[in-house]
Amino acid sequence: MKNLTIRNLSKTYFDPYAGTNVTAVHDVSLNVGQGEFVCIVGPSGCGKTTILNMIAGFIPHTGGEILVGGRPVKGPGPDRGVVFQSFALFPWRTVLENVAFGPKMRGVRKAEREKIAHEYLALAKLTEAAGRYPAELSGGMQQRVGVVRALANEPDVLLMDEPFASVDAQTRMTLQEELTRIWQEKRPTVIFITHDVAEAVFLANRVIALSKGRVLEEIDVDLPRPRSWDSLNDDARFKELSGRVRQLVRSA
Ligand SMILES: Nc1ncnc2c1ncn2[C@@H]1O[C@H](COP(=O)(O)OP(=O)(O)OP(=O)(O)O)[C@@H](O)[C@H]1O
Repeated sequence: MKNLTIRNLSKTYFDPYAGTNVTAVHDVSLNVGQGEFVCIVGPSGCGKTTILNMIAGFIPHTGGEILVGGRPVKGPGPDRGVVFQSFALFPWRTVLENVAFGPKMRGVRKAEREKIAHEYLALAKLTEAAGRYPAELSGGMQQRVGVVRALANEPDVLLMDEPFASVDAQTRMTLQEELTRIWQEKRPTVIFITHDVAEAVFLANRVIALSKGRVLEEIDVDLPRPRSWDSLNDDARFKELSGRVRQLVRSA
């Protein structure tokens, strides 16, 4: 796992309908240390997905630089794993094969990659589902597979774009608790995008509040871990931090 450095990042799109340029990201700088969990939060259209897609190397940036472990990002690569809102699993592969896919692409031999996949599936309490196909799983389970599939590839940075947005509220809370537990165990470097303030504060070590493509403020989240909704729901510090972030986002 390596650190991520973003310096003066910007992105301008050409809007063919208006015939003008739209600056979606302005001069964003960010340092994410190895093993940190950073959430980027902000209202719809503030540039969250654009930032994530540039870090992933899916779209080029128009200004500034992105470095992973000191190396500039020039396109997608296995050093960055991505988890999307839509689960994007391979429907024709079993859960085990989905999770073993990354190691397979890295040339890891079958017995070894299946061992890795079983370890990650156990971490996400998915051992029983190893032989099933994605269509045979609930949405929450599919998203759990998506998360461990990305982790099994052991990326330097794990990029998550509203991964829990399409599951019901109860499942979402369970997934959030599980993600914090898995993160504590494996300590990947995570950039997690969301517009849900409580989710951001619950998960992160640091929350970046974004508005109109600019960083408004960075808020350190000093809540103890492990985190659970039962203990944080009525926690004064959780409420205080969420209130602060909510205020920033609303003023955005
Ligand atoms: N391919 C594109 N072409 C032109 N403009 C775009 C393109 N993609 C995004 N934009 C514009 O860039 C801005 C930021 O969009 P982006 O999707 O990054 O925001 P977001 O914060 O992720 O929003 P949401 O939470 O709704 O997904 C918006 O004004 C959007 O309309």
